[in-house]
Amino acid sequence: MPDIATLFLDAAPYRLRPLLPEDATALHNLVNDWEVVRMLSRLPFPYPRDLADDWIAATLAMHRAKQGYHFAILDNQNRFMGCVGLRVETLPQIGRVGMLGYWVGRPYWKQGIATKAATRLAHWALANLDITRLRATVAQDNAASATVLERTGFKAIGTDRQMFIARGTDHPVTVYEMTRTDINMPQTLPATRKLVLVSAAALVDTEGRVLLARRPEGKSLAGLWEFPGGKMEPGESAEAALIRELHEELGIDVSRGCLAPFTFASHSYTTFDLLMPLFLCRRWSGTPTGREGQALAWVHVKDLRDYPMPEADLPFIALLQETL
Ligand SMILES: Nc1nc2c([nH]c(=O)n2[C@H]2C[C@H](O)[C@@H](COP(=O)(O)OP(=O)(O)OP(=O)(O)O)O2)c(=O)[nH]1
Ligand SMILES: [Mg+2]
Repeated sequence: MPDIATLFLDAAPYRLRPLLPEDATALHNLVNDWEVVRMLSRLPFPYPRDLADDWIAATLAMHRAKQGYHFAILDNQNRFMGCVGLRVETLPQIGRVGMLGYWVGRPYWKQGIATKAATRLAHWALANLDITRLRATVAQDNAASATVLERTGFKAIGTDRQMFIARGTDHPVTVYEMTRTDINMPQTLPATRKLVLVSAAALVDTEGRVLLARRPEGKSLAGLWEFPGGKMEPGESAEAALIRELHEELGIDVSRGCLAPFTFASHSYTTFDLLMPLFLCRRWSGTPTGREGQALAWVHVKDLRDYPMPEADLPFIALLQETL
């Protein structure tokens, strides 16, 4: 996890950077506005100046403890426009959830700023944090914010009531969720449904552990753990594609004779059908390294369920546990 001082997220044409003590005045000027505060459940109105300092200090402490990630939304002249952030909470049955929140100052409304900032933070968080999903709640009289969440990829899952401190009363809210399968990369959405052929390997080391790679931010299903491999090019065999992908993604060399066909996945995702042979491979040369910035993990088969995987891979788990 990058250090807080270096954690900048690009949300072109905007930028997200961790809140700093010197943001307090600008933050206070924008947030101490009834139209902003009445939509934020935990903020008082009027919003005292000291609270801005206290809040910024609290966000730095949360970040250090890996309990929260709160950013200033800046324009290309480093003007402070609002905040976007998340707190990590552990919910019964569901596990660790990132609770997303944001606000934009009134001069900056209706420009799509919250959507860009929330989308970037959501994609970053699902790709990099140990969370099962994101959640957000929206007051039911806040149509603009519901639109932001829907454009970001959140889906409404129910309703609740929440205390809104500035309004002095509780108020109905819609609860939204976003999971790793809700990340749609626009450039990978085909115009018509198609069959995608992917070749993948379970690399097995001398201790019987299997190599998993975490799909990096920017790819579909980012944050999920997969078997290294990739799409077959037209005319390419499954073995040739896999040898090429293992070299590109991990920097290792594998020969055809070391790829043993093991099983295959056939799965319908919402936008495409996946057909993916899985090979077992126990011999390669070189040390696997994440050459595309992806995290790697050598995992005992008994622990495979601790790593969230794409739906297509779930049937592999029991088969590998029986075999290895
Ligand atoms: N490599 C791999 N892909 C998987 C697994 N499970 C699964 O659903 N997939 C899906 C995710 C993607 O839609 C597709 C693989 O595409 P990819 O994006 O990794 O393809 P690639 O390595 O060729 O990368 P790119 O150049 O297209 O970005 O298969 C898996 O275990 N390994
Ligand atoms: Mg790949």
